[in-house]
Amino acid sequence: MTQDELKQAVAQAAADYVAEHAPAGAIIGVGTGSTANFFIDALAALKDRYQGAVASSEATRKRLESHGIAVLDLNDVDCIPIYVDGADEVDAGLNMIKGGGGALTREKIVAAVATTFVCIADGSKLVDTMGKFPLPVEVIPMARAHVARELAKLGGTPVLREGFVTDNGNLILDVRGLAITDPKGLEAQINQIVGVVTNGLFALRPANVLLLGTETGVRRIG
Ligand SMILES: O=C[C@H](O)[C@H](O)[C@H](O)COP(=O)(O)O
Repeated sequence: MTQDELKQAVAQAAADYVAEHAPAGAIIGVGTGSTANFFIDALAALKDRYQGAVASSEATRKRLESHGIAVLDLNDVDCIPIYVDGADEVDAGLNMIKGGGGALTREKIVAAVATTFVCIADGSKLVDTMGKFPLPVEVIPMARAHVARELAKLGGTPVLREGFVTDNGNLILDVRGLAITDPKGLEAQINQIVGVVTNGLFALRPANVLLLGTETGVRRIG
């Protein structure tokens, strides 16, 4: 199977999960990226059953609207039973690195409101220890150099994502070389640096369910 076929399979499995677990009239949280895009396409078949969706990026909002799915402002929403999103890396504890597409902050906000986070990923994303994928850190522009120096003190090598501005008008530093032995501790530590909006570690709020696309079918963990 191609990687896209694996992504499509987990996206459909996530739509089936939503159909089974989210009550009619609910609002569904929707992530960002190529795997989430396949989920949006699968969710379109269920759109009459739900009130609408909350989007974790402008790209996702546009794709949802192109399918005629209503997109709500998170500030008008009390409860999101299920949030479905991809990941750049995920470990057996369902901790993740996210933000390869730069949407980490809005993703973290929607995930914070959601009751259940369903991570969808092809098998290549499951790792023993996270950190091969450079950790994205969203930074207020005027703090870029300060944050880069602080990240270097933690053992990382930050590189500015050239020509990229987040949906929030900020910059991304992609950080290689961090030892992620304590994902929760490192997530909190990086978020303490003045000028950091958030970082792409999702360990303080990990996924609840992982749907992993493999050659032998979709494997569910959690
Ligand atoms: O900012 C982007 C998101 O965190 C994505 O969920 C992540 O990068 C995975 O994307 P993809 O499904 O395209 O591999």
